[in-house]
Amino acid sequence: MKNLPETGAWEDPVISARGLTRLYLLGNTEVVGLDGVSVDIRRGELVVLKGDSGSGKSTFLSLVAALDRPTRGELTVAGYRLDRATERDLTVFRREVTGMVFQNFNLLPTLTLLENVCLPALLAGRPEKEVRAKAMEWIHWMHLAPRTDHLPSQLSGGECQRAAIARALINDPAVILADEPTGNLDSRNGRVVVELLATLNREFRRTVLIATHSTMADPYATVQLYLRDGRIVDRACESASS
Ligand SMILES: Nc1ncnc2c1ncn2[C@@H]1O[C@H](COP(=O)(O)OP(=O)(O)OP(=O)(O)O)[C@@H](O)[C@H]1O
Repeated sequence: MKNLPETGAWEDPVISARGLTRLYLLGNTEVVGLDGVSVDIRRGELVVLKGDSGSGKSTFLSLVAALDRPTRGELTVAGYRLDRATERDLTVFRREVTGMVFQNFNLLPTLTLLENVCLPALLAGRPEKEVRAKAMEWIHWMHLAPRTDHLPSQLSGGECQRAAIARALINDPAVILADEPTGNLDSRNGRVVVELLATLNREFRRTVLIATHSTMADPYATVQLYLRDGRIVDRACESASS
């Protein structure tokens, strides 16, 4: 397992947004997803995104993950200018820079836990032997070794989410994006998942962004961003992070 840092000072923003806007067209109606967000997020932060349903948390994560494109504004993540990037650059970016964790785990049902974890690295063309060895390291780290050959249907929700985090880590991303990662878990498993993300932040120096309605991640947050109607309306920082 690789301990970041990569290039760049820790003080540099790994995510920098200026006037970041995403509008959706529903028929003739324009729906505001994100409304001119400007924010800098430094390397090594654990950012908790808060806000009511529809406030723009998932929209922001999707833009940072390059799963979606902004309508206007600037967005730079780990040196990639995403609002201007070519599709080719975005493919590399998605593979190399971010790892995404979803509320519904998004594991492929016909693949085993190990195969699910390996998949993004195999799709990136990495050698199978090396990928399997790395996947097994993360699987051990997540205490999932006895479940390696199980299908997602044979795993508990907590095990599925830990497998999904291992999959998000397989390409060594600098930024981990988690969209309501505890939403389908009971409080005990939710806490385990949040503690894993916090450990990845602290010990492995990954920048972590968590969008959530839960307060479980609050004790680990170095920054809390509050969104309303597609805008950041408040920001709280832990002095311990600086
Ligand atoms: N594909 C889409 N088409 C149209 N409108 C969308 C689309 N995706 C999001 N929106 C709208 O953009 C706004 C922000 O949605 P977003 O999903 O980012 O909110 P959220 O804060 O993540 O909400 P939740 O907490 O419920 O997940 C909402 O008004 C939503 O209805």
